[in-house]
Amino acid sequence: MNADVSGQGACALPPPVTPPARSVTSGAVAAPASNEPEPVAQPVARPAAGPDPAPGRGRLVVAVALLDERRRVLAARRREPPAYAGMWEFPGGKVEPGETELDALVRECREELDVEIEVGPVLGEVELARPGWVLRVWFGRITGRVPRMVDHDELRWLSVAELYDVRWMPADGPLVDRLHQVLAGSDTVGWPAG
Ligand SMILES: Nc1nc2c([nH]c(=O)n2[C@H]2C[C@H](O)[C@@H](COP(=O)(O)OP(=O)(O)OP(=O)(O)O)O2)c(=O)[nH]1
Repeated sequence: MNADVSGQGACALPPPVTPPARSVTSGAVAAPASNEPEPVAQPVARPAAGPDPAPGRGRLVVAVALLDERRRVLAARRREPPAYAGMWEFPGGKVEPGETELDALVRECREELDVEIEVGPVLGEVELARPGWVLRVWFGRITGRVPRMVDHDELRWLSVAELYDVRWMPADGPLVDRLHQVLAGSDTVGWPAG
């Protein structure tokens, strides 16, 4: 793990929000200028995950762009399944039956990073390669403990200039683009401040 993953952020967050019904932002924003190859949404091998508990009805995956007081985002490198190993993601996971989205987000951060979080506005959502699966990502910040690697094999706090330095999960491209717009201050979203 990188030594610098404390992330005890001082970002002021608005109260937790209820996510919009369905606002797929995939591909809805312009890509920022970058010398790095842009992550492009493309078909990916289906991961060797467990069975979908609601076959044919899709699945919601929730994740969080955790920001620190320097407006860096915490990226986590997957170590499994093999098709995704080495790719970077926003911490999170599948919403379990009977669980609210935000409860799932808090649980996943405890399980994957051993941290407590505060959840802010929705960053956006994209459709995943698996039919009916959606990834919804919020802004958030760490309110308790220091991230440690439980599920991942590397954690990095990425500045806006470093956002494209890692190979994100293919579906995450539009979300990373939108995050870049927000952090670079060229987006109209009024959060995070500063
Ligand atoms: N957490 C997260 N998942 C992502 C991102 N991008 C992306 O395509 N995914 C996909 C990969 C997986 O198909 C799915 C999340 O599955 P997962 O295996 O991480 O979920 P989980 O933590 O509930 O895992 P498990 O308990 O079932 O093992 O969403 C991302 O940025 N963050």
